[in-house]
Amino acid sequence: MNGQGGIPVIAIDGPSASGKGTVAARVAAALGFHLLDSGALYRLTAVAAIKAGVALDDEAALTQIAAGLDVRFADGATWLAGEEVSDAMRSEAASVGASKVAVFGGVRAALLGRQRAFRQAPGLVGDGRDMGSVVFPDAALKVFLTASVEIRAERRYKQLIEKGVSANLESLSQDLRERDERDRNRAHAPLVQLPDALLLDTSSMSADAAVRFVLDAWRERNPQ
Ligand SMILES: Nc1ncnc2c1ncn2[C@@H]1O[C@H](COP(=O)(O)OP(=O)(O)O)[C@@H](O)[C@H]1O
Ligand SMILES: Nc1ccn([C@H]2C[C@H](O)[C@@H](COP(=O)(O)OP(=O)(O)O)O2)c(=O)n1
Repeated sequence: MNGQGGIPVIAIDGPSASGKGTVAARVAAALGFHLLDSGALYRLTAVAAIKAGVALDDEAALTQIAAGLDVRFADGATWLAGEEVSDAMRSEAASVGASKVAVFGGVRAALLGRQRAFRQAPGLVGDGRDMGSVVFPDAALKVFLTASVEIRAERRYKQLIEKGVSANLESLSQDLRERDERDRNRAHAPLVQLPDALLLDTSSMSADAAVRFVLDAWRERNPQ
């Protein structure tokens, strides 16, 4: 039922700034599961391409970059070919770039094995756009996490300001809409609300309540 050696996966998919990363990290910590931030791999592909001067519409070159990513995640920091990119990969340029490189089937295929390798005992929580549809279609629990576009833009704005990064609500909101549009309408692994996913709209729900919702759904399916 849980596939691959019976190692369970909780798949959390949804649009940008809906709270996927926050909820996934807290659910993983509560259950002692591993965590896969799949968006990080698309962000790193974009950052590596920009550094190498590769155009973000050159599928063949981007696929090569994705296949050869030299990444190290350690102590909450991320290193790309020996250089720390923790801040660079969270920039607005990397967010938009990630969404652009993610449209290509070659790039997605190159990152597939790396994502599936995160599936290790006792379990995995993965967040992204295609966790439940493509990467872990046999996930034991699938959640579609969302919130209104206005609320999501405000959350991202607050998050950036708190980090000391200057931001403009109008342009953030515009970027977010364009990214959603691209992520939902691409040919390969678009963001969709799967029929077997639980809908979790956090527009007027705290992060604590969202975490409780996912943990309750998990425990209902896996009574100890
Ligand atoms: N339910 C919620 N209510 C209020 N703020 C939230 C909620 N979920 C997440 N946040 C905040 O919104 C911001 C974006 O969340 P994040 O987890 O980075 O989203 P995503 O991974 O979907 O882009 C963070 O600052 C986070 O603390
Ligand atoms: N599983 C995934 C994860 C991310 N992506 C792409 C599409 C997204 O716009 C970018 C960035 O994703 P990420 O989850 O890091 O972005 P947000 O935190 O939701 O703003 O990568 C994808 O295509 N498939």
